[in-house]
Amino acid sequence: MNAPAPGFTLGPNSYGKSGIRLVHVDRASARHAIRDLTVHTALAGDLDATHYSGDNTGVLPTDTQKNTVYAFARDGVGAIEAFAERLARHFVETVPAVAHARVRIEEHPWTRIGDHSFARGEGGELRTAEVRFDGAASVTAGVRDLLLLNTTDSEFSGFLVDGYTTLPETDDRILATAVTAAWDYAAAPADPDEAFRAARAALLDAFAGTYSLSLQQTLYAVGERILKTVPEAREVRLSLPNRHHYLLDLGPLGRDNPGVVFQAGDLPYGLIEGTVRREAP
Ligand SMILES: O=c1[nH]c(=O)c2[nH]c(=O)[nH]c2[nH]1
Repeated sequence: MNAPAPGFTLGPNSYGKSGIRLVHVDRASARHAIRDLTVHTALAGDLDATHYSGDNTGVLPTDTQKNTVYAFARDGVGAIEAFAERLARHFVETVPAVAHARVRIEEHPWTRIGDHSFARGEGGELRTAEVRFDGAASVTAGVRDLLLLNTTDSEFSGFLVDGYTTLPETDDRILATAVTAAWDYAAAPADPDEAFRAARAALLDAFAGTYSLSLQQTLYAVGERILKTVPEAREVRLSLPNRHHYLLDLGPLGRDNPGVVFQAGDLPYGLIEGTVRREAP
């Protein structure tokens, strides 16, 4: 292996296959089931040789990583958290140079419309999982782009006003967002599908049921509700874009507008992000 030139060294690195599209059909009965996943692998470890001198002895090709995903799927997928863990464990336990593997999966939902027919949901919501394995597994579950909207029970007032402030206070607005949430498990739940369902239901319930004085307050309420509902979850990270809806002045058109006609905004948008943690007892 070539040595790096004096004064330079390789920093953190990983390599893997991104965007592995996998569709699995369960034909165990005439009522087929479908799973539609995008899988991303990333391996790290003692990979100095390939970086310094192109010695690929220890490199498991990303093409092989992709093949491994498809081969493992032949035996069934199961909960995406468990599938990701099987893969991550396999790479660390069978590839000598690899000490750490990260496998991320996004699941694209299909709704059943017949025994072998499905319709893709519209909102673009994805279920997500990420497993990092280095001898022990850390498991994160979540959702991305879950579109939520409340038509009332949302205010925003009392904020800091300076010479640049033009935003009027409001005591009734639309609150809309596209939720990205990820929660880390301190201990793997016995049934990851059930834990996911419970967390998602808690998220929806907290969003719908919170009288919101700010999206920040809603963020905290959602995170806390997930932690209260799913005992194995220890930390929830939330990213909530504020999908502004502007109440239009219809006065020039000779009409009133008591919270009926809105313009859905695009860019720019507020981005409210935060973490809610369970405190050590
Ligand atoms: O819920 C909100 N939080 C903010 O910080 C903010 N800022 C803003 O312009 N509108 C809103 N709404």
